[in-house]
Amino acid sequence: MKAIQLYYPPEWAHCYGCGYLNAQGLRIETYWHPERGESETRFTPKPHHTAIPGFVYGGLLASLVDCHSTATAAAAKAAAEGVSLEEAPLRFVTASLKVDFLKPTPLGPELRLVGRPKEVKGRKVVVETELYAEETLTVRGEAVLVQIGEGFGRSEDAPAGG
Ligand SMILES: CCCCCCCCCCCCCCCC(=O)SCCNC(=O)CCNC(=O)[C@H](O)C(C)(C)COP(=O)(O)OP(=O)(O)OC[C@H]1O[C@@H](n2cnc3c(N)ncnc32)[C@H](O)[C@@H]1OP(=O)(O)O
Repeated sequence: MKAIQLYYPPEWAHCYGCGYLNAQGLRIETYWHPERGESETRFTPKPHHTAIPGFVYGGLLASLVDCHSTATAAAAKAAAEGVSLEEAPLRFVTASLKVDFLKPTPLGPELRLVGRPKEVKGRKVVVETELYAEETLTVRGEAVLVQIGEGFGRSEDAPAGG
């Protein structure tokens, strides 16, 4: 199975969290499971991702939820439209991101994020994400993602510095 991020065209593959062209980035890989209607990302934080010794920095967890959600949105939209990402590379940016830190997330174990599309409507997809450390649910997120088109970020659409 090919990761959703690997379908992104190169000009949209520089993101710190999920861009395969960002050597300093997290380069997460998300997989879509059509039979479950869910996505999954696995990531093992490094020691420098510490918040307090033994626990993962919340900003990193938010980044994982963020980029996992954009990939989930692309897969969910493709599924809803009955197209493959191969033929229709879809890219979403985050309009809104809510993250609840339910419990401290231990540093060490591989983390598993599970995403479920809650709404797919026009250019907008709402994704719910659960993040597990081993079997413990430690973070829950909800994101609103909006599909961008060719040329986004090359005009006045782009935020300053974006
Ligand atoms: C981005 C950098 C440029 C670089 C260019 C290269 C691109 C390479 C790809 C990079 C991918 C990175 C992926 C990683 C994740 C990020 O880190 S992305 C970076 C952080 N996000 C941003 O910078 C986005 C900044 N915001 C924007 O550009 C615009 O506000 C947006 C998000 C494109 C939306 O604007 P718009 O296209 O005018 O959309 P609009 O028609 O107003 O709304 C569409 C729908 O979304 C809803 N919506 C819009 N905003 C919100 C909101 N805040 N809350 C709730 N709902 C909302 C609307 O209500 C509407 O819903 P419906 O009425 O259809 O139900």
